[in-house]
Amino acid sequence: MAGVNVELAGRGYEVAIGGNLLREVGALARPLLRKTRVPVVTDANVHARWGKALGAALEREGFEARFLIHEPGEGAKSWQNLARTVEWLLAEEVERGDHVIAFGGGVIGDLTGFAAAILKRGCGFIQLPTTLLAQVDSSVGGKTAINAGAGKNLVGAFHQPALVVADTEVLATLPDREMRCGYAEVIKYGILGDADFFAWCEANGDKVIAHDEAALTHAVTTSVTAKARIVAEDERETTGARALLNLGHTFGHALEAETDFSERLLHGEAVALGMVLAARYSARRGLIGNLDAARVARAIGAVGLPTEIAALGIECGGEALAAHMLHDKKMDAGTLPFVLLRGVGEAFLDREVDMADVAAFLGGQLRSLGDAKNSS
Ligand SMILES: NC(=O)c1ccc[n+]([C@@H]2O[C@H](COP(=O)([O-])OP(=O)(O)OC[C@H]3O[C@@H](n4cnc5c(N)ncnc54)[C@H](O)[C@@H]3O)[C@@H](O)[C@H]2O)c1
Ligand SMILES: O=C(O)C(=O)C[C@@H](O)[C@H](O)[C@H](O)COP(=O)(O)O
Ligand SMILES: [Zn+2]
Repeated sequence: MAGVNVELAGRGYEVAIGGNLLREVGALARPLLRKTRVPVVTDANVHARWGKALGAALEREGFEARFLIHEPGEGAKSWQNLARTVEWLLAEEVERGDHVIAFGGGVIGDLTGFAAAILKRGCGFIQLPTTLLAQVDSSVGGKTAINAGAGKNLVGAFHQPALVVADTEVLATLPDREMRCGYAEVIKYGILGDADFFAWCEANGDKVIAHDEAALTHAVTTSVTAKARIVAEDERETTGARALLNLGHTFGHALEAETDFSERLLHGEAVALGMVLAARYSARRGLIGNLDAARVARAIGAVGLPTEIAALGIECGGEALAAHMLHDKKMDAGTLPFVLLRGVGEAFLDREVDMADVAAFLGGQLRSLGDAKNSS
């Protein structure tokens, strides 16, 4: 088992990473669990595949799992499900000092974490991430949220988990499409701040998606280490350091909104497209060369992630996509900072981006199956 610590004064926690950790959850979580009954929020897919295993793991240590099961998918990050979760936690008589378990992907983690943040003004929670995306990104760092009519993650709170247990064996039942989505957030750490890790991803991306144990463990551990360092430096995204984790997300969230947060485009796919767009837009601005932008697109496309928004079949133009972005949480006094690249492995926050130029760029990308040539 590998362990990464998220260093936050008085609220630091461990991310345990390894195979077969699910069966040790009762023992790992024991110091946090004060009552026999343990509330577990999950979705129907995770419950069907791994619910019994978690129930048995808790039972072995004398605990009883109590499950709340949501419908799978992004639609679960809703006001309705937030209310359902909070009312259920109240009915379960959860107190501030108790810990709720979020057992699932990023959707369940974000929803449950937000419910825990507001229940009685805040109770504890534990993340048991079951997707690659959740293990490398969403379970760490304490961003919790639901979606609102105006867009993605617009209602939420920073609320750190007390423990994260990432069992890489649980990924065995994850569909390939979801493995690729998680890989988008893995390669993100390379593109934004670690050129060596990006090169490792270029050589090993297919192994990660094929569940090669060594490659998967390296990908998860490197990603969590990078995220833990950034979160410790800028927990609430105030200095600009954490904003770099948003690479590809301003474009990506707009694409998710335009496709109605549906199965047509999953979060990881939107982020993959968003990172290609961020690289091409950086090339258009002369910050990186076309060859670097093409290298980013090639590495993302090599594992079967999408790289061309023209292929999505969305009807809107560049202005409509740019309009979604005005809801971005990074908006500041009328300007929207963008995470752009000075090099592969060197992201920065550009506060001088002209939205009309972004809209024109997106219009071009929507019209043609692009390559680096379309960036200018
Ligand atoms: N809080 C953060 O820092 C952060 C970071 C990245 C993404 N996110 C959010 O995370 C969400 C995406 O998370 P996701 O990609 O994990 O999607 P998800 O939670 O929807 O899970 C993807 C699918 O896989 C299924 N599944 C989960 N684990 C499984 C398993 N082990 N075996 C078989 N099926 C399984 C789920 O039921 C679902 O159908 C988005 O809402 C995104 O905004 C949050
Ligand atoms: O942890 C962060 O910070 C991130 O930005 C991670 C992202 O991968 C994640 O999708 C996050 O939820 C996006 O944040 P938001 O603030 O743009 O909603
Ligand atoms: Zn993300």
